[in-house]
Amino acid sequence: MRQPMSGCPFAHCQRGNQPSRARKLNTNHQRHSNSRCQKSSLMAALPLATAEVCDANTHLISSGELRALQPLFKIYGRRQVFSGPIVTLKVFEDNVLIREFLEEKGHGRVLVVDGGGSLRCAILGGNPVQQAQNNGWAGIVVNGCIRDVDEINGCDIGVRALGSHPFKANKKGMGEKHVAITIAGTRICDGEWLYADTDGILVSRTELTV
Ligand SMILES: O=C([O-])CC(=O)C(=O)O
Ligand SMILES: [Mg+2]
Repeated sequence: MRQPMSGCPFAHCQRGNQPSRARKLNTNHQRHSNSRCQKSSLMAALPLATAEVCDANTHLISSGELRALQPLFKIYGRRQVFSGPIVTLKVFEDNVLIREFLEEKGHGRVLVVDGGGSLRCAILGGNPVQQAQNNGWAGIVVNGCIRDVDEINGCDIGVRALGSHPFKANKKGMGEKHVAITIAGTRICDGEWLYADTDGILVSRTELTV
């Protein structure tokens, strides 16, 4: 039976193993014209235009291999176009595990945090975003709030969040790493690929290549 578009029909979701296949795109799109993106994408996935990707890959959208997040996120950080393999994290009003991840080397990955959509405090602040930039993370997507917006907007990294809030989060260290999450109507698995630009955010089961 066909899975819904927002579903994640893949077995690796449950097992958490990394998809290895790269999907060749049916598109003539070349590299993004923003030169800063080209320089900063050396270690990461190619910056693809999300609208072109969708137009050229309706079959992947139909099969659920390519999904778009509902447009709930605000754009922060200097990199408006970013992409990379996804690391998932589920927390609620607690930011210890987010900081732990961003202290690691990023290797062009994108941290996707399901913060339960809480609008009651910020689970990401300026310090870990600075660290993420220095550690080579491509981006951070937060289903929740951030703070230190001016500081974050100065960082060479892509950040998406529902909004900003001045309250800090708890520091108990509660949460789950590398689990399947559902945010903005879309199920997302650790090891899938994320492509973000000013039109929106796509999640693909496999790496998309031009
Ligand atoms: O302290 C916090 O919880 C969040 C914050 O502002 C930061 O990390 O910069
Ligand atoms: Mg701060």
